[in-house]
Amino acid sequence: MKPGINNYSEIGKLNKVLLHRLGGEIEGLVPDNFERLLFDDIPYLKIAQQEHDRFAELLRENDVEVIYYVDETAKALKTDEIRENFVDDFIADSGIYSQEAQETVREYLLGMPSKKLVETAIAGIKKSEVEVKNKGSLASYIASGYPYYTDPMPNLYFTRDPGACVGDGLNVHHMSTMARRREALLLRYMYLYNEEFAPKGTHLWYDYNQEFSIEGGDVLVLSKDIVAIGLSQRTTAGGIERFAENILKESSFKKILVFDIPKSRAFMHLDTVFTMVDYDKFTIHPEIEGPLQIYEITLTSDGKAHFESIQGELEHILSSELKLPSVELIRCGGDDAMAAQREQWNDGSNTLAIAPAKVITYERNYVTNDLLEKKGITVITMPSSELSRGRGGPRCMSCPVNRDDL
Ligand SMILES: NC(=O)NCCC[C@H](N)C(=O)O
Repeated sequence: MKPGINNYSEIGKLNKVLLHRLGGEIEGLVPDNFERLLFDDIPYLKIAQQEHDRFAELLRENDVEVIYYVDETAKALKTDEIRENFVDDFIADSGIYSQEAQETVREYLLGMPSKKLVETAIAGIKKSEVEVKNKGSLASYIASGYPYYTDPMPNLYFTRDPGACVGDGLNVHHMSTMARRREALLLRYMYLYNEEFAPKGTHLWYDYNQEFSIEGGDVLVLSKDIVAIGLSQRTTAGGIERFAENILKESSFKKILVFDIPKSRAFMHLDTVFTMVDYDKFTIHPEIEGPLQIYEITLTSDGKAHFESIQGELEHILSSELKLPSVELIRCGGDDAMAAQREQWNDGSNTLAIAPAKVITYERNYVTNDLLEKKGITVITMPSSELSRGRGGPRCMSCPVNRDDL
């Protein structure tokens, strides 16, 4: 195993993965904030944690080192100065309504040991937890009915999205929605100050404060030469262009393939509708089969981005790009339209490959799982009654940090 971040494929043997075990942030979900916090339902935390623990256990049983957001961020907060900067950045991006409330939150967080500080920042800080003492402004004087000073981060268990390890570097994403913005702040501190996670010299291909949004569910490392990226509801052309310029200049990757997918919540990210399970096999949501608009980005000899439009069937484009005689697209739900819709809703095409032809999936998507097995894929299933309510599957719930090269 190579040290540090090493991620040159979607399917190489997984060695190390970053997860987040759901916590108190899930209890902050109520029907009133579903839309803003990007949920459709409330997972039952106790069972969701058990399911998540099983996910981690399956990974460990398969010789994968599991690391967690809370621990890795806490390790980064190793001096008073870093802790203070983190809390200031967190407050600045939390939209706290008054100066007095900001000071209260600052003092409250800085009074905690680092691990508790990170857990509290993720869970959200309720007004019932700590009172603003000095109510010197109208905003802090008027009691608003809103329960939080700082919102919870219930989507953090989808660790795929706030960042992406690509090659020997990392993206820290500018998230598309305020609801998820601060998740990437945790990763930024890990990158800056946790050398066990990101050893000195680790490239940064995209940073938190860059202007345009990118989310990790759209980033797929197709091969050691090609990164595929979804132009989606969450990932913008501007973000893709900056990422492409940085990575193509500073790494051994030669090409970025941009998949223009529908801009709707059902298609949220590229990995909601398309994942790689073997050298020549992919899962796919039937609705993106057929001709797809793809753009290719390469670098000219004078270091400028060059764009080209590629037309054609996805299968042909993939086989030609991967230099394979053919590739197979495995439909979520097979040919049964109702199974396809049901299993797509529960992230049936969102597989996490832990080695070539070996994937972790949700056990509830049995039609797609059977189909994958018939195609020669080893399918390891995990319980998913509660986790699936957040609208993401095993790929969304994992950020691979290190894989063996193919
Ligand atoms: N890569 C993914 O598709 N992640 C799933 C994210 C679900 C989350 N509720 C969201 O809307 O961002």
